[in-house]
Amino acid sequence: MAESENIKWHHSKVTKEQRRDLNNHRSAVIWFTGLSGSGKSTISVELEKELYQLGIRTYCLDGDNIRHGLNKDLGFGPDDRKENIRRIGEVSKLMTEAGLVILAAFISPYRSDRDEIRKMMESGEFIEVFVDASIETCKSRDPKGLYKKVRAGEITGFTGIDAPYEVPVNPEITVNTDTESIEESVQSIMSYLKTNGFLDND
Ligand SMILES: Nc1ncnc2c1ncn2[C@@H]1O[C@H](COP(=O)(O)OS(=O)(=O)O)[C@@H](OP(=O)(O)O)[C@H]1O
Ligand SMILES: Nc1ncnc2c1ncn2[C@@H]1O[C@H](COP(=O)(O)OP(=O)(O)O)[C@@H](O)[C@H]1O
Repeated sequence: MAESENIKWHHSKVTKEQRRDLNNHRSAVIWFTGLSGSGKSTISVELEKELYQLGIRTYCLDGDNIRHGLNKDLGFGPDDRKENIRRIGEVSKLMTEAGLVILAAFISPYRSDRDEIRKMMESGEFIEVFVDASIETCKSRDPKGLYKKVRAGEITGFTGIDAPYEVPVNPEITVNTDTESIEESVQSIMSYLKTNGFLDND
């Protein structure tokens, strides 16, 4: 018997649309993907500050934070990374139903895992942001000293070194942090959000 056979969906009397109306803005997940050190966390934190100042209700989900709690049972093998992203996708969907703009910053190295989340969401609700930076740039930034540990042989299976990263094929937005400043990347995402009616709460 399928596990879900004895489980019934309960419908709320308040809809996603009503929650959005109350907030006065659309909800969605802005999904940052890229190598470790590419700038996902830095850009998402700056973007959230800017959105907050415009009265947009937001929440940041970040790899390191989620792996301290919800996903602390998961490691970095392919299956665990897949499960990590699946759970975050479900959480992002719930929070989008709640009417929020989610900023999710995860390496999310597998294209199929990211595409699964896109499929779960309604059209326009999944905004994939490819945070593009060369592995050389990421190594030289090394904000957490992890690339140094990889060189010392203390970490294996590290994304971009001896574990894969699959570049997005058709992301809504690409920011190149080799060449752009943090502010330029934030403004390019803001510009997408403005053009697509996410900031229409005035
Ligand atoms: N082996 C290996 N490969 C990649 N990253 C590693 C690894 N081990 C630890 N870390 C640290 O974990 C952070 C990535 O977690 P994520 O949940 O975003 O990873 S994933 O999406 O499941 O691939 C990542 O954070 P960011 O640097 O912010 O990307 C690293 O700090
Ligand atoms: N143009 C840029 N965009 C984003 N981060 C930058 C940029 N230039 C330098 N950095 C620095 O690179 C590091 C990126 O680290 P982080 O945001 O933690 O990356 P990730 O979350 O992708 O692992 C930070 O120390 C940040 O200050």
